[in-house]
This record gives sequence, structure tokens and C-alpha cells, in this order.
Amino acid sequence: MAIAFSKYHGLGNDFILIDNRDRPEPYITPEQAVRWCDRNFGIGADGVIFLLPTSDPNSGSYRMQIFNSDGSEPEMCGNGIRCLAKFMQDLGIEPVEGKYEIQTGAGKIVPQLDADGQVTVDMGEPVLLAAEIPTTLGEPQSKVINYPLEVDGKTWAVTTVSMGNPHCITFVPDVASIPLKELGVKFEHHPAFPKRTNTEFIEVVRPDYIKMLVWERGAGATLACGTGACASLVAGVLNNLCDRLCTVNLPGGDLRIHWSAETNHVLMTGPAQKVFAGEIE
Ligand SMILES: N[C@@H](CCC[C@H](N)C(=O)O)C(=O)O
Repeated sequence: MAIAFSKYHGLGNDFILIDNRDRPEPYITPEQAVRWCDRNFGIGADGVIFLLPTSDPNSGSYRMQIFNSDGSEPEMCGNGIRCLAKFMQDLGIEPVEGKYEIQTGAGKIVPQLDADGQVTVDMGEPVLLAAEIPTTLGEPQSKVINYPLEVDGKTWAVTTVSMGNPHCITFVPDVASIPLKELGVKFEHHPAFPKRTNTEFIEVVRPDYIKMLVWERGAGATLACGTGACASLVAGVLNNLCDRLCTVNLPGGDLRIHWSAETNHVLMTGPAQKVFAGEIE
């Protein structure tokens, strides 16, 4: 059977999008997703994203499901949901007052199509308690801020934040000096993270401008990570290093992140672009 797909990216974090509105289960298995994501033998992507019918209209009009390039299933994807919003627009799905309400593994997430072509996403509230990240660092009902973690023979001061998916953030003097591939995999599989973790290395250039390198759970080094940028800004505020409105510079470009003091919600603004479409057996 030939399956139609579209390829999109958000700052080089790239995804295969499938219009899966006619059935509640994804068209392809996690094993097929691994093959499709392969950059030599497949289409090539950091993940596959499905636009599905909602299973709970109170949580959104449509549902987003994701497979990472290793076939694992994350709860949420920030760059991915901006791509999904553009995909929905390209499919002719009308937003309500410019917004879509999407059911995700992190609850209802609301992307909005901006007049300048960017997408602003209400990413909801960050989750800070250790048991809910989840991490075994610290006390289960406490926040993990600037906490020592032994990785690769070195002690890192880490802060953990969930944006639906787990993130471990560490502030470093210079991101250019980080051997991402060697370290990232060790953080990802550290026993302190029972569901593995995404890891962000952050250099604070100014309180309103930070540089980020990311190692994603299930995808490795990527050019950008939306949930990671949100989690890093939250960690920066918790460590008194960042303003609540901040530009996060990633290898693929910039995201604007705002952690609202009024609503406690995190807002993310950035681009999403279609690259090509096709059919695959
Ligand atoms: N690239 C994404 C995050 C995708 C999921 C992540 N790899 C995980 O397993 O949690 C983003 O832009 O947020």
C-alpha cells in the first residue's frame, strides 16, 4: 500500500507528517517509522507525526501522535506541533480564531498561526516535581534545581523540567566545548531518569539570549528542540539566570520563549516549513 506523506521542518528539526484522520491508530508501526526516518535508506527525519481524530473532544479537535527516529513514542514535540499546525493549514483545516486545539500526551496544546507566517504555541505549564518528570534525583515531591549529577566522571549541576516530556538542563560556560555525542547518550540513559531524558547544554550569553545544544531522547543530536527550548528557559528562570522572555539560539536558528508570570504557561514562537511531499510503499 502506498502511503502519502509530507516532510516539514522547524529550524531543521525535521518530521514526516501523515494525514491519519480516517483512523484512530497510526498508519505505520514504530518499526516502519525507524526505517522511514533513516537518512540513508529511508525518507530521513527526526520523527514521524500523525494527525489523528481526537479521542477526547475536551482535549482538542484533533490528536497528535509521534514516533521518534528510534521508534519510541514521546508525549510531546514542540517543533513538531508547529509543523503539524502548518500541515493542517495546508490540508485546508480551518483554525478557530487562528488557533488549533490539539490533544497530545502532554494534554491540550494550542498552536496559533501568526500573521508573519510563524507559529506561536501555548505549551501549557511546566512540570517541576521530581516524581512527575520523572527523575530519582532529589525528593520525589520537590523541584530539582542546580542538583549534582555524576556523568562521564564529572559532576554536572542539573535542573530537571518536564514539558510533557522529560528534560535535564545544565548550564555551561561555552556550548562549543561540549562533546555532545559522547555526553548526550550518557545523560539519556542515566539511571536517574527512568523514562530516559532529553538533555540541554545551555550557555547564558545574556539574560534574554541563551545558546542551546540538545541531545534528544530517541533521536540523538538534533538541530533544534522546541520542548527543550521551553524547558531550558524555565530552568534559566529557576536558577535566576534568565528573563522570562528570552531568545533561545539553537544550531538550526532562534526560538522566542516566554514563561508567563500571570498564567504560568510557556509560549513558544518559531517557524515551520514544508520541504516536500511524496508517497512511500
Ligand atoms: N524535537 C522535539 C522533541 C521530540 C521528542 C523527544 N525526542 C522526546 O523523546 O521527548 C521538540 O521539538 O520538542
